Amino acid sequence: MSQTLNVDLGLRSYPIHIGSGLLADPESYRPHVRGDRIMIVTNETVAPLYLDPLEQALSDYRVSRVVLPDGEQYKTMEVWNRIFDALLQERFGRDCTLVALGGGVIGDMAGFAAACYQRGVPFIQVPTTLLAQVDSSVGGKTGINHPAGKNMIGAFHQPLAVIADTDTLETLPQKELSAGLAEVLKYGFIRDAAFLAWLESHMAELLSRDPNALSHAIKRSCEIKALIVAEDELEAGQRALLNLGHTFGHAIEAGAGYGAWLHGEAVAVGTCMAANLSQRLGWLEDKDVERLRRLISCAGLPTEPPADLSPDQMLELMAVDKKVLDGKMRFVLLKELGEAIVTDEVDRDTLYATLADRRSL
Ligand SMILES: NC(=O)c1ccc[n+]([C@@H]2O[C@H](COP(=O)([O-])OP(=O)(O)OC[C@H]3O[C@@H](n4cnc5c(N)ncnc54)[C@H](O)[C@@H]3O)[C@@H](O)[C@H]2O)c1
Ligand SMILES: O=C(O)C(=O)C[C@@H](O)[C@H](O)[C@H](O)COP(=O)(O)O
Ligand SMILES: [Zn+2]
Repeated sequence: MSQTLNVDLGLRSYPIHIGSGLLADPESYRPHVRGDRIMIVTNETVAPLYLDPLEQALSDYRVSRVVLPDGEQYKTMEVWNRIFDALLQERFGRDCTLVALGGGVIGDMAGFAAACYQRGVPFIQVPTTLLAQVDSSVGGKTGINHPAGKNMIGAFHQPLAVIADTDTLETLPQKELSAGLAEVLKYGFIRDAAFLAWLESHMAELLSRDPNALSHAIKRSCEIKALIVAEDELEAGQRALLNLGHTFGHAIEAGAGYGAWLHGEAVAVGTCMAANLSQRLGWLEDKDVERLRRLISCAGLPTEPPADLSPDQMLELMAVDKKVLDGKMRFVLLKELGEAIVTDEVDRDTLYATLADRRSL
């Protein structure tokens, strides 16, 4: 059983196919592939698991592959450049399709390579982590990290299609499943109190990978993301809500050294910090913050920032956030659980108090 959603972006609209058995099915790709050459971009962990069935499914085309090292610490200009080395070495022209096979790191790097190669070629996302299936494969944000900040170099480049095979989640380490749940919870916190309540009552099923529970969580997450992206593709306004927890989270990832924290873990802590700040501003009640923290913790995620990152270090790292406008930081905060806003009205003392509060409560 599979289901299809649509990301409505006029001529650049595309489907998100979600279901079991999609990765190895040639019909998943046939309507979307452009040209007769395909470059699969994947990594050393995912390749032994899923490269063979994908290549089988694409056997009508001339398929090449580039296998990158695995980890956030490799989401760099140097490693990204290897995609171009492979494309050029094999004389790829513009009549080709890139296929990103893996989690968000591969999706972001392959998508950004597709945005740049010969000024832009098409690509397909085949996300294999929960996080990538609910978030990174949808919406066209692509890019790489810089030592000074996360995703600092990138482009908006929408895929031709997203093929999310839920069977791939069976091989995902438990920590990575939890990391994906951080972004799933995000959708509830920013837009959908009913979904949040559903997540609260189905957390055990999600953690034990019940296929029905996972399918529902992926579908609802993609529906919310697709709506927000269709409203504001280039993040001129409402799309920034998808950044809940990310101003703090990205600072943690960069400050601790890329790869030390999973993106989803850093976002989980960042979300607790955003809730802490929302409470200090008088928006969230204590019980809301406690509920948010309990949900994050029940998903197997951390709630406290690293002890060795001082408030001043965090502030410095947060100053390069992409939401900074006219030199002012902007935050995604919670008015209530299920409703987020973007604001620049946060005074330094209140922010500092949140950064200094190690419990994030
Ligand atoms: N573009 C966006 O909108 C967006 C949204 C959210 C996150 N991101 C980015 O995505 C990245 C995080 O993505 P992620 O959490 O998928 O991390 P990841 O890509 O590092 O994948 C997590 C780990 O799981 C492994 N893996 C992948 N699929 C597997 C499978 N089916 N079975 C076993 N192992 C598997 C990977 O090799 C890796 O070790 C970050 O760089 C983040 O900035 C981007
Ligand atoms: O799609 C978006 O928009 C998001 O913000 C989704 C985030 O989960 C994701 O981590 C994104 O890469 C962060 O974007 P950035 O612009 O802050 O780098
Ligand atoms: Zn994210």
